[in-house]
Amino acid sequence: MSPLANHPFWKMNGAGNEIVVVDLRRSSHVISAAEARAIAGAEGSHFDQLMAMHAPRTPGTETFIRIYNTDGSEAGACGNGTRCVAWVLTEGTDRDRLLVETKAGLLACRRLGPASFSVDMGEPKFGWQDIPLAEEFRDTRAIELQIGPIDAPVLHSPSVVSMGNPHAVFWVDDPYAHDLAKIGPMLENHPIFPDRANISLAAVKAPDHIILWVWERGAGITRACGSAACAALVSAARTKRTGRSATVSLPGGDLVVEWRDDNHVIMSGPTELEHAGEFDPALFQAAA
Ligand SMILES: N[C@H](CCC[C@H](N)C(=O)O)C(=O)O
Repeated sequence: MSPLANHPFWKMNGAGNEIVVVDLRRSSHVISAAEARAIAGAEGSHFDQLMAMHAPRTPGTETFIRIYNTDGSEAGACGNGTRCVAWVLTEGTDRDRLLVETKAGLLACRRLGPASFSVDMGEPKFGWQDIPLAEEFRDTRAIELQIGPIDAPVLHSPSVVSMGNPHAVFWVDDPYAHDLAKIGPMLENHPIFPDRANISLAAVKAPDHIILWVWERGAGITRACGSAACAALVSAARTKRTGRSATVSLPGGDLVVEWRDDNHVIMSGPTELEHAGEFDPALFQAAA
């Protein structure tokens, strides 16, 4: 019988980003891609990201988190999911600070209110090998998505950055004027991104306000993506489109992102517990 059979989970969301949190700190089980897909496919435990809390690897941290996308692939970062983990670990306690670890590094979390948290998402990386890109952009139009006339690509010249995971941010007048369900997978799998990428459409409305719509690597369109919000703010500030802090409005809600002078990116936003449940053992019969 799978150790996940009847295992409790929390179904949450962070600004609408669908998150399932599982506590495996007392277990040696590592969720497989097939198990993650089975959980994502089940009613009541659908997620954009599954956050599996494992025993800590680094002194001073609370947990090592494995992050799974809907397709079973693993991600280095998930801002909205990290806030949900912080809720699980601090709810009912008087603690308001904690340190967690993901494949991309250590993340300091702070409780700002009953269901509001900030996460220090660390430092952005801009080097092409760090994102990674297949090769350095030789000209700024290295990525063009050609759907319309040959001399008028619908999207081109994204900002690219790693927030612990790869992001490309395309600047547009109105994100919702584009067919993201069609162009998202084409760009996610563009050969310039050897590890694929999270694809954002961003509109700068004011020096402190960005509208963002995200096609997530391995998960598709989501109602919010915290690391993409960080990627958008950092890219906007770097190209003088905004200042160093902004509200990022996504379909599921607002996140506030600040790129501090010490180069760390702080993302703040809500968490919501939808329900607690237990995994149906039948889910794992084929997926073991
Ligand atoms: N929703 C997450 C990001 C998931 C990124 C994932 N799709 C990847 O493969 O990098 C967030 O709030 O940051």
